[in-house]
Amino acid sequence: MTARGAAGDHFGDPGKSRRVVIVGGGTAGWMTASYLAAAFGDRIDLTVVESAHIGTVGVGEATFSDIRHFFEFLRLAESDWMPACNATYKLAVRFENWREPGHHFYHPFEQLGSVDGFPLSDWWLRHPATNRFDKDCFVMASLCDAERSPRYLDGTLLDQGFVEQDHDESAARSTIAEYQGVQIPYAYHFEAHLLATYLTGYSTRRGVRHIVDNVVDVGLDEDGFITHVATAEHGELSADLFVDCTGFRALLLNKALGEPFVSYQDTLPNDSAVALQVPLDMDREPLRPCTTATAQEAGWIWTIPLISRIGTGYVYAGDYSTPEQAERVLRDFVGPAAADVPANHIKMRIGRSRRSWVKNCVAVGLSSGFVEPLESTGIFFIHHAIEQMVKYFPSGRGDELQRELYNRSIAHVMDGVREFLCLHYVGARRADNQYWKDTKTRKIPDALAERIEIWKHKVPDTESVYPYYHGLPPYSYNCILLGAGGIEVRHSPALDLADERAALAEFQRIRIKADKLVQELPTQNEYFAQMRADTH
Ligand SMILES: Cc1cc2nc3c(=O)[nH]c(=O)nc-3n(C[C@H](O)[C@H](O)[C@H](O)COP(=O)(O)OP(=O)(O)OC[C@H]3O[C@@H](n4cnc5c(N)ncnc54)[C@H](O)[C@@H]3O)c2cc1C
Ligand SMILES: N[C@@H](Cc1c[nH]c2cc(Cl)ccc12)C(=O)O
Repeated sequence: MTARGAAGDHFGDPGKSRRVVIVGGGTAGWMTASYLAAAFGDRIDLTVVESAHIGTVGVGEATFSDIRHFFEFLRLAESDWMPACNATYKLAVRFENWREPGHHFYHPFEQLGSVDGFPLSDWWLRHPATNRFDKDCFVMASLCDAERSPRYLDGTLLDQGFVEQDHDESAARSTIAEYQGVQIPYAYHFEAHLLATYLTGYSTRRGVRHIVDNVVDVGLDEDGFITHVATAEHGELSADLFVDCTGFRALLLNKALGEPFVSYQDTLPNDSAVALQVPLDMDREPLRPCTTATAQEAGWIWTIPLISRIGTGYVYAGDYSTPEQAERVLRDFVGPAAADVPANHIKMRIGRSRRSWVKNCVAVGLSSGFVEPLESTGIFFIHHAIEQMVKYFPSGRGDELQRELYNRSIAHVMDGVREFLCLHYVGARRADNQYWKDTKTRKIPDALAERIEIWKHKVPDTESVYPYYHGLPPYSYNCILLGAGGIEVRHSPALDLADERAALAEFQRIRIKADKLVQELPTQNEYFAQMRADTH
């Protein structure tokens, strides 16, 4: 690291454009570049520098539904980017074997209804129609079981109350945290490296400079602001703002500026993964419209169906399994289809930087923080961070308050998601080996322990979940609590006295609607087979 005089400050100088250097060209780097280009156009001067030698993580293939706002912000339609990224639809996360072998339940993109002021989950505890909470309360669970597409063959979206807007270049754009609309009924699976390539094209066409080189040094001024990053072959790159997208290395924020990392490892012990890209014959194998998370002896395996391949990997705790054991478990799970495919072993840094924005450096992506990908939160964290970056984008150097507000919002999102993930483990009924037994006695955040005591008597609602915005609505907690089945939950006493007819009618309405949709909608295979036939 080198020290020298004051960092060049073009902020607040109307004659000069603001210079932003983004270090790192993974999903975080290119999502940031394209979003900032879409937000500020040529009012800022953007450079992305990425190493040819240091690879990207190369996984990260399932999203939240809110990523729709990201593409809309870039004014990209599904038809623009989905085929280029081998993308498919995701209606839910499917959890297999978390309760007991052979059991599955869904966390769908569908709001939980309520009747007479009580959530349907509460009514279901009082009057379970079947033993499947998810199928009784959400139509999406039936669509996932039947492997349906959310669109009809003519492209029309199923009716779940969400109305697609026509693609309009001048329409106002919304951000995730402020979006109060109807639940978007699906998210996506895609190949992360293809999205990064697609966004590279998007960004460079809009004037973003792309440098392929290694950053070898970081220059600081006497106040600790970054003056420049030094590259091996392209000299020094100076800027007003530096975005650290260097992945788990966190080269600028943690290494150069020394910002400490707050580990979540004590509550979330899964710190390793092994991944495989398995070829898939779409004409013969089902394209499930959901991400599957199958519980295993020391963690869980993700299965993500994409056009022409399946992304799969085992997330496990290094304290309970060696990498060799983990690879064997994964290969046994996948079977012969992966015989010739090399495995990618990844060590994960679980937790968050104490602050993600320090001086003139903001970390986005794995450098800012990460939790295991059980609920596909990685890209959501990036998207949320970029939106907040734009919201608090500096006009000068002394914006300490802006940085503080940004840091609070990032910390809340990550700490909230940490609670949500902990619930999956402490709430899973399975306790058949040491790994799963320990999930019941391991430390969890104090506030979550208190919430669980409440949820035993009153299902999660806005009053009792993590109180700051963190992307997950109360119904998501209901899905995990009632689906994973390890925590005994009671219905509200008032429901013993209430007239249940409207609730029973609502369960019946859901069943009828689900049956009708399963009849009408094509499978996801049929839908994408037709799409491909149309484009070839
Ligand atoms: C096992 C696993 C599964 C995941 N699954 C999901 C999922 O299903 N859904 C989801 O949303 N997210 C998921 N994620 C998270 C997701 O992969 C990441 O959030 C996303 O890829 C962002 O990574 P990144 O861009 O921050 O870092 P990386 O992909 O690591 O990119 C780092 C970049 O920095 C560059 N770099 C590093 N050092 C230097 C240097 N000295 N000079 C120049 N350049 C440098 C590298 O060249 C690279 O371009 C998963 C993550 C893991 C580990
Ligand atoms: N706002 C997020 C949160 C969310 C709501 N339902 C789900 C379901 C799953 Cl599987 C993940 C995330 C979510 C969103 O709508 O994407």
